[in-house]
Amino acid sequence: MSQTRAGFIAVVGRPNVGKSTLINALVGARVSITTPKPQTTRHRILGIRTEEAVQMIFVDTPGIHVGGKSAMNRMLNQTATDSVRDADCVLWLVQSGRWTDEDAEVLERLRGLRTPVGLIVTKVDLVKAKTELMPFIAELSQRRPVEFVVPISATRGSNLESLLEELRRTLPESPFLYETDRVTDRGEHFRMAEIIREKLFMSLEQELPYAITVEIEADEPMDDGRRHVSAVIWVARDSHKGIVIGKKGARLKQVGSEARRALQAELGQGLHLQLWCRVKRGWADDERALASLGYDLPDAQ
Ligand SMILES: Nc1nc2c(ncn2[C@@H]2O[C@H](COP(=O)(O)OP(=O)(O)OP(=O)(O)O)[C@@H](O)[C@H]2O)c(=O)[nH]1
Repeated sequence: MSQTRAGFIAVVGRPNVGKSTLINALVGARVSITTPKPQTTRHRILGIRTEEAVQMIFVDTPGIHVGGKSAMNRMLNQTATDSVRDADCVLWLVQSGRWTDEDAEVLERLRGLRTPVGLIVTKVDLVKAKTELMPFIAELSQRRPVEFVVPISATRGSNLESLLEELRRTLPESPFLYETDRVTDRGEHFRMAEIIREKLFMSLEQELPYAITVEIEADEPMDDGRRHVSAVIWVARDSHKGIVIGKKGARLKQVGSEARRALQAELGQGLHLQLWCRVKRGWADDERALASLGYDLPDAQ
């Protein structure tokens, strides 16, 4: 019998570099929300891709945030560091032609790591002169030795097969670690809450995005075959509540109808969605409040 391979692949990179988009493209399902705003990924999410002989388990890490002092930022950084340490392979994402202080901070976290690291140069579709890519890649490879380099565009699907080929070679021989039909380890309510959060983030302009979280409070079958879902949007301040609700409730209404459509498409079922906005004061600074909302907390403080 031929041997199977399986393992954990940590996807690291600064906020907005394209981690969630890449995982969703490789897994072929929306396991992680993507928005143009940084810091949308808060949880350690597994996206699972099972092929005939290889199971790839992607760990979508929160972007590593420089200089963050709140409990929220410490938690995000610790989660990212743990994911890297426990992985069989690390994908280090850097956006084409763009090296920032945050990328330097991510690189710092990879220093001394024995796990094989592959450099993934993202968003190559944004680079007009492709000749500029080679010197950029050469410069990055000098900053850290890597096992392989793959330039990709996750939105266009370019070069993803080359990346998969590298992963098939890199992962260790192992039995599969999850059932073959699983695409994520997260439950349905988590994914539903993420879709609502995504619609809300898209609707808010520059305002407050990351002091918000969404919790599914009720989910019941209705007589007409639809599902009744009630979700709470938690904010940290009274003033934030006004922003989320909008003038005469306009924003909440718009977010509600967009989220309902997206959820119906995802679940393949009719839905009656009710959204509430409530205040939990200072929750981004309060570790107990974070834990009560289901966030992973660092092992040691
Ligand atoms: N043009 C282009 N845009 C991309 C590509 N990949 C991702 N993006 C866009 O970049 C933005 C950020 O992508 P995400 O996948 O959410 O980034 P992330 O690294 O997971 O971000 P955090 O959750 O903040 O850590 C989104 O608007 C994506 O559509 C790509 O290959 N090409």
